[in-house]
Amino acid sequence: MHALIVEPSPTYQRILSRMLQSYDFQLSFVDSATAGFRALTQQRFQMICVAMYLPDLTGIDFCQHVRQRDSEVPIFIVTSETDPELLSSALTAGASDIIRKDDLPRLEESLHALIPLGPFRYNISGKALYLEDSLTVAKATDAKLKRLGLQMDHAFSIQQALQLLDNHMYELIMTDIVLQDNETGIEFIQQLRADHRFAQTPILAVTSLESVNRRIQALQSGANDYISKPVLDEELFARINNLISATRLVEQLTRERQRLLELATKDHLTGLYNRHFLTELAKRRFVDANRQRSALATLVLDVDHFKQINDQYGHQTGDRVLKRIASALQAQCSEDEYIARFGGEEFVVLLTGCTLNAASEKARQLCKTLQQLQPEGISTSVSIGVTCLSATQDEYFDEVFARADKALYQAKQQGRNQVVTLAP
Ligand SMILES: Nc1nc2c(ncn2[C@@H]2O[C@H](COP(=O)(O)OP(=O)(O)OP(=O)(O)O)[C@@H](O)[C@H]2O)c(=O)[nH]1
Repeated sequence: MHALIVEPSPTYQRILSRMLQSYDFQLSFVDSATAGFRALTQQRFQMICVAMYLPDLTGIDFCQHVRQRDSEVPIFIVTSETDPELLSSALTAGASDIIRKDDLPRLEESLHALIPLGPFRYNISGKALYLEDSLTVAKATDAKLKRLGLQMDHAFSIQQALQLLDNHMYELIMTDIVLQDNETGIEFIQQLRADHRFAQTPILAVTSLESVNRRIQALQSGANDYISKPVLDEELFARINNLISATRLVEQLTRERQRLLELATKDHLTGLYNRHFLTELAKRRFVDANRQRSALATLVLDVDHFKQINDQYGHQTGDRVLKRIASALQAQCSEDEYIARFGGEEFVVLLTGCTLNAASEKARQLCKTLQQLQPEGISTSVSIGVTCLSATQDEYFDEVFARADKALYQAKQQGRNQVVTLAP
């Protein structure tokens, strides 16, 4: 794209040049209206900036002359002038906007609003896949998408499209509906939507204007939007921009939700579940286990003499020891064995469907593993209290936890580095 700067001041020429360099403009500088008119006869410009006072004409006159030949090109008058009457006559003469010299960043805002195309208007990048059996249409679309900031891969058939999808990430999938060899875009959309990898990828169906049924079918099959042929550039760009922006927003919200969920359920130091999460989960598991009379065991595990580790090696080393113990615990437990850091150097493991004997055995293994661990080269051990839900009467987490805690206390009393099991 080309921009013409009609500005007699070399200083402002430099300022504007710096401002516009991040845009995809080739800049031409002239210092008079006459030179500006000459440039306009030699080259088509997509944007003009003109100063209010030129050696030969005013910016307003310049604007008026240009408008006689070109009603489209955005013209910005860049001036320190504040006289409202003069500014208003500049707009009447056809200026798209007036940019005060002490508020030049406004030029960027105006550019975003006025220039119909370009990466600064649509903040899009990445790749699109287009399933289209006509090479001519595909090539024309490729050129359009490039202007929008998207690279396009082209597939002639569903099979070819699926192969590309196996090997590349796409921000957008476009498909023609009527394809060669009795294939249809509808089938392609259905296949995409049946594959969880493409569940969130926006799909734009390209249909012929008259085929209302096909458009409906495309949407029902999972296309997010459609565009009718002959495709209007601005409509295509706006639809693609909407699809990609909406998808990015959903992705952003999903990430944010995940982050909030982590914050609410995980212990920040170890990444294990936190006390609140495990307590809430345990409440539900105990209700279920009572109802089904199924086994449910609880382990309470405490690092021995942890205060000494802190005192001797410092709090930060203490933290690393806790992290190391936490990851060793995680490595020893399956996904449905829930481990939480209950506070300080105390951990709780909830073992659903686990009998007292099995839980004791598990605790002994953990005790042994953690004794051998030597986190940060420091000899550590743990004491573990074990109990389980009564097989004959309803019990709730608080009661069972208190019994496991009592068992832990006994383990500490009996010399630490051991497991004590208390039956209900
Ligand atoms: N580094 C570190 N230390 C912690 C953290 N939370 C609690 N502690 C420390 O853990 C220590 C627990 O000490 P105590 O409750 O006296 O227990 P202990 O020294 O492990 O002794 P026993 O449990 O009787 O074997 C205290 O010094 C706490 O400051 C933490 O997040 N990081």
